[in-house]
Amino acid sequence: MKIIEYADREMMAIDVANVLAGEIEATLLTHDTASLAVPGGTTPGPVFDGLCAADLEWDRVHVLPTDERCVPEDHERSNARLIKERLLVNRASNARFMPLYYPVDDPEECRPEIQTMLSPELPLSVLLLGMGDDMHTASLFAGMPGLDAALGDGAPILAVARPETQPEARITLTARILDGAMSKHLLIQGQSKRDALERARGLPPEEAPIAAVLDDLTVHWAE
Ligand SMILES: O=C(O)[C@H](O)[C@@H](O)[C@H](O)[C@H](O)COP(=O)(O)O
Repeated sequence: MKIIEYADREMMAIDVANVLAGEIEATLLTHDTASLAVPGGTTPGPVFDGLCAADLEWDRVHVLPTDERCVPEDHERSNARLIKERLLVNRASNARFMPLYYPVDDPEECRPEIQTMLSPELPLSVLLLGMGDDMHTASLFAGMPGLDAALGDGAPILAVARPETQPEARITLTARILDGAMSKHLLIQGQSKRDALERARGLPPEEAPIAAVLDDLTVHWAE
């Protein structure tokens, strides 16, 4: 794991957008398409604002969430909504979006179909993760039902998550998919998340899910 510290959050957003754009461009030199998985939440927006303007062959880029809240796409908590509003605009509007969730009663209903759609995108070309103060990443939360299966080497591509701390069910890429990405980045800001990351380095993934993806991870951090 490598940690890059930035003077401020604005500099971090600009630099991370450039790094991701460079890695996508490099992927497209040797592959027909590139897959980019990005988090939801409140941190990545400024990175999306920079990345969406990158001069790339976006029509060859497939963008997906690392996880999705099981809410309609027009809901304020939808990651698809965030990604479409902040990333898939400007030049990046030509990218293909790959949703993890369709509005069905039980997210398990759409999981097989979405896994089939995602399979050709693996391994992920470029992954950007977020992390909570509780050391969760994507929607892999310590203590959630089914976490062990979602952390396992034999895990499916997707898992339905029902974390007690969250207001809605989630669909998440599993640890093996996240960890298997060709390039892995974590975007965190604030001292509490920096402290949480240090704690996670000494804990098993069952207690700190971010620990499942620390190998070869580049951490981008600003106060
Ligand atoms: O759907 C989500 O919420 C994200 O994928 C999640 O894993 C997020 O990255 C962390 O919860 C950090 O969220 P903040 O950036 O809001 O702190």
